[in-house]
Amino acid sequence: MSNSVYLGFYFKVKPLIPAVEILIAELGNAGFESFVETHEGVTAYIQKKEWRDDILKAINCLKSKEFKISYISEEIAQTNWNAEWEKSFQPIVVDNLCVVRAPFHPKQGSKYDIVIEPKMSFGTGHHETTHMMIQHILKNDFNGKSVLDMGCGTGVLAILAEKRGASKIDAIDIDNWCYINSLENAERNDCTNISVFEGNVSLLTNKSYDTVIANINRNILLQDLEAYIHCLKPNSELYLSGFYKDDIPLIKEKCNSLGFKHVETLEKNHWVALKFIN
Ligand SMILES: C[S@@+](CC[C@H](N)C(=O)[O-])C[C@H]1O[C@@H](n2cnc3c(N)ncnc32)[C@H](O)[C@@H]1O
Repeated sequence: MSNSVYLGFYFKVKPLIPAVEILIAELGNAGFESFVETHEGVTAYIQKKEWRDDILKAINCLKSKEFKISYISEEIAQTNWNAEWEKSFQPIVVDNLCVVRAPFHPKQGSKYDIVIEPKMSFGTGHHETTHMMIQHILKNDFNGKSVLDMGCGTGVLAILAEKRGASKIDAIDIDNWCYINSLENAERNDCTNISVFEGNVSLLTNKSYDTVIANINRNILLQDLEAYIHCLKPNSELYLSGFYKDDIPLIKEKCNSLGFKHVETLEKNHWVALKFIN
């Protein structure tokens, strides 16, 4: 397991809505990778090796007169993070069909039971975008499909895709922690159809899929959509999340220009998860 050291930033935010959501989006684009919303604001984590002194200067909402945002930061040892997570993590139930739980939670007898030890990876089902992507996977046909899970995080979506019948899944993440964590979680859930890779779109040459799922963020999606769509077959499906309702026109325009039509939107707390087909 990686020995990455993280920096934790404890933001106090007023008013919470909409400032927390804007702050999370901006921090996410700047390289922060995990967020825990608190009753005062949000705690955000970034790998120490990703930190630069000018990162917060680029976060516009910290300068906004509309919001009052203060913060303190500290270095987080990996072991502390795990202990924190164990204390606060509750099982997530999606549409009474799928439970995402930690190894130390008892089994609940749900149709799809997913055991995840996320450590520092995003994807416990607690975030709106993961929750909605799980909903898309639950209500669409994955049987016998070849699937790409881009930005796999903990691997939770790839694992559910296999449980829903996908025959071959490539799960890719740019982050080494996520790569290792997805490998561990795939094994923990007895998945045999998932291959995990560390990297980005450059891994997609000569690949071909029936379905692509990508929960990343607006900017990466806009940048990489062409490469995802390039490896989708005719009559395929594309599920995208990691962005806000306000970003729908941009994402739609890009997908339309690449021959994909928007057919469904799920929305939760201003976050959205869209379905496209060709
Ligand atoms: C919002 S998380 C989603 C995780 C998981 N799929 C879920 O739905 O909970 C986005 C993930 O994308 C990864 N990522 C960011 N940029 C990427 C890129 N260019 N290519 C592949 N993965 C990327 C991050 O490391 C992170 O694990």
